[in-house]
Amino acid sequence: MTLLVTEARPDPLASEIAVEQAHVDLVYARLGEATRSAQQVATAGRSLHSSDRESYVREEDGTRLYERDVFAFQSAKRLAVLDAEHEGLVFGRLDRTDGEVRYVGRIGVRDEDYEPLVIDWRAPAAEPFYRATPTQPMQVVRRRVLRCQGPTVVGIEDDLLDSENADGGLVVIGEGALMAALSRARGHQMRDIVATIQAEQDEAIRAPYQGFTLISGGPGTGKTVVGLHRAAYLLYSNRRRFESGGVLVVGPSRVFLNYIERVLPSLGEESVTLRSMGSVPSDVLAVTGERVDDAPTAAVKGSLRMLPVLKRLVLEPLADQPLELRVVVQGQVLVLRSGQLAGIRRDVLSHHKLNAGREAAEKALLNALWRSRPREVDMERDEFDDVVTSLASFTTFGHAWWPSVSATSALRRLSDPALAARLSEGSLERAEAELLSAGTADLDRLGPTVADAALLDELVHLLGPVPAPPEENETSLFLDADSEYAEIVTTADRLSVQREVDPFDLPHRTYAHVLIDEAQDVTPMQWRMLRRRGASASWTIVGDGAQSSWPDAAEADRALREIIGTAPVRRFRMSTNYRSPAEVFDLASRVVVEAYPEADLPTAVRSTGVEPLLAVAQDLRRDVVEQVRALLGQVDGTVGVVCPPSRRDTVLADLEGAALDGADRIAVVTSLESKGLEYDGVLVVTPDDVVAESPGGVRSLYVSLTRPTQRLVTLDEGRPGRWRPAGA
Ligand SMILES: Nc1ncnc2c1ncn2[C@@H]1O[C@H](COP(=O)(O)OP(=O)(O)OP(=O)(O)O)[C@@H](O)[C@H]1O
Repeated sequence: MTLLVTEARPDPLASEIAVEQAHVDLVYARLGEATRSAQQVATAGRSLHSSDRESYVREEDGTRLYERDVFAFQSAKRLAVLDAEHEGLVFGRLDRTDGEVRYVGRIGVRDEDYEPLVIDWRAPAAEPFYRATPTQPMQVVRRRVLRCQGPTVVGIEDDLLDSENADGGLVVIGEGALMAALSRARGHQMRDIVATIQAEQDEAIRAPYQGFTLISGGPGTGKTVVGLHRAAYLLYSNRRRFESGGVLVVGPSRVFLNYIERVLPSLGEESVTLRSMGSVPSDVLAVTGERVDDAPTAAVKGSLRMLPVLKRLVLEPLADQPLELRVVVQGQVLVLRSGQLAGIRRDVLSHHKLNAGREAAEKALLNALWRSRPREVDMERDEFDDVVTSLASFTTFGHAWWPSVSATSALRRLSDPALAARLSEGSLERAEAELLSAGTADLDRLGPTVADAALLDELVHLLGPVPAPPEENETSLFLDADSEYAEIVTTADRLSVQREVDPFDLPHRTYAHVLIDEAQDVTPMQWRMLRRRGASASWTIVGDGAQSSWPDAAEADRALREIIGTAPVRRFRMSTNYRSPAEVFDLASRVVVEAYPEADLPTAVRSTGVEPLLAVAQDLRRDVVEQVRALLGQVDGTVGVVCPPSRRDTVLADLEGAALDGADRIAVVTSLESKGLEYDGVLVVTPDDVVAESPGGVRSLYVSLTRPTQRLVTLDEGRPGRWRPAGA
């Protein structure tokens, strides 16, 4: 760290830290008081409520108690999270030209006179902390970032923004907080960037919520982290709307969610729903999709051309359906033959979803039987209906002919190659239909894939929710001595069970805001699934086309445009790569532009002076271990080993077998799994195979090459790989 001292003092850093520590102590003391008073109020409230009628608390008094102290409760809760994370509550200070000093923190805290001790980073008054620049200082003379461990100030980084208006005694310390933050070693989870958000990022974070906000930019430009800070900002600025309506954040995989899951809690927000793409339909399905299909199968399953196939699948009668209905009324045999039954089925399904159509189907059967009755049947229509519906032959037929069908059992039918081929006619090529049936064969044994999840969601939509068995509806709302429920079940819980079987109810959970990360990989079928969760939501969509794994970019674009429709759209482009050093990014960008000239290439903000090592292995398995060992010695943080899918398990086993020092810093992933993640050191194993085995080809290799924050090593087998750009 260099010290630029504008006025001689014995130890400027120590004395500045002491000044800041005094303020931080004041904030924590105030929060401590608030927490204690909140606890007292809670205890008092509880004892009043539980005492006799004389000291009964009127409801409005209770409400006032609640409102007054909700701040304290919330602050205490957030403080507990921050303590656990060892993150500083206060991280910034602005010295303004008018002499005012503002502190910026993860939450806002006021003193007893309601004067702000710290302002929330999302408040308008904190905006200059992120937006002020030397050319547009926004009345800020000095921006200071405080580095804290819990309540202790351990470092200071300053930016002098307006030297002309700086008071002679102003001390300016450090090289700037951003570089300090970027060169810190990475752990296995993403950290928030609240202290060092850059101006172009801040604009996207604070953009209005309405319509669609599209955030694009190359690798490492902060798209993910900006999206997450935006979610926190929206909750702050429109809490009522978004806390009650819900915010859904969707990322590509569970690994990715584990990586980002700490960011929102560290910003004090815990009410956001995080879902991997395969678990989006967990509101309507008991299973989630975690496996991935091979690239060609994933491409078929993700295409919009699956839609007609699924529609036909839903209309397709079950293989073991009864072929005719035969009932005896007043000694007369009444028969409906397969042609008539098929007509009734088509007619009912044109007005009802299959799982909601049983009643209508029975009515239609009764109508058809009534019309077909011989003259000898002598009864009124009501009596006729009563007689027929009480016949075992009629009810048994109903169960067999119109059973409820679950989405999974419907999709499973496509594993029959003949059926898949027939239903795909005119929509898929023959080879694609074969991939589809082979790709659904393991549904029962291994569970659905990520791509299956969107197909299952579509099927839930087409079939309607499966009604619960009737017994469940008839159980009493109230617990009795024989109740099988061991826990307390509230009336609301029981009513919600009833709600689930309402065939007219929309089964999907919807949200007020939907944030999609790595949007370039969202398939058209997945866009349909996502749209069901945000039919009247505002959206933030984050992605980079050059990192896409989806082969048909035009089809995915059309699907997205369809979702946007005529809604307002605002676009932000992130232009700086904060992750990879210039040396690494230069190589990666040369690789991508050869195949994808329109790639949006950001400018790397850092340089380490260390060129990537492009190695050739004679003994690949041994050399992988040796290169990882070397990287563990060269970087302090994580080491990512990015493999083609076919080599992943061997590499993992070899590294486990080697039991290297620092093994807990290693992660072995496929290029698809490495989406959105980063490691201090990265080894890309056999890049040519990464290209060959990944749906995105060279674009997937580009993703792999842009994961390092410090060092990149590639390992070809036998001879230099074809992937290398000219001159590398
Ligand atoms: N303003 C900032 N201050 C400090 N670190 C930052 C800032 N912006 C981004 N970073 C860091 O840069 C890295 C890349 O950010 P992020 O993963 O959000 O980028 P991305 O654009 O989503 O990348 P990719 O497209 O490759 O997934 C992260 O470590 C993030 O914390």
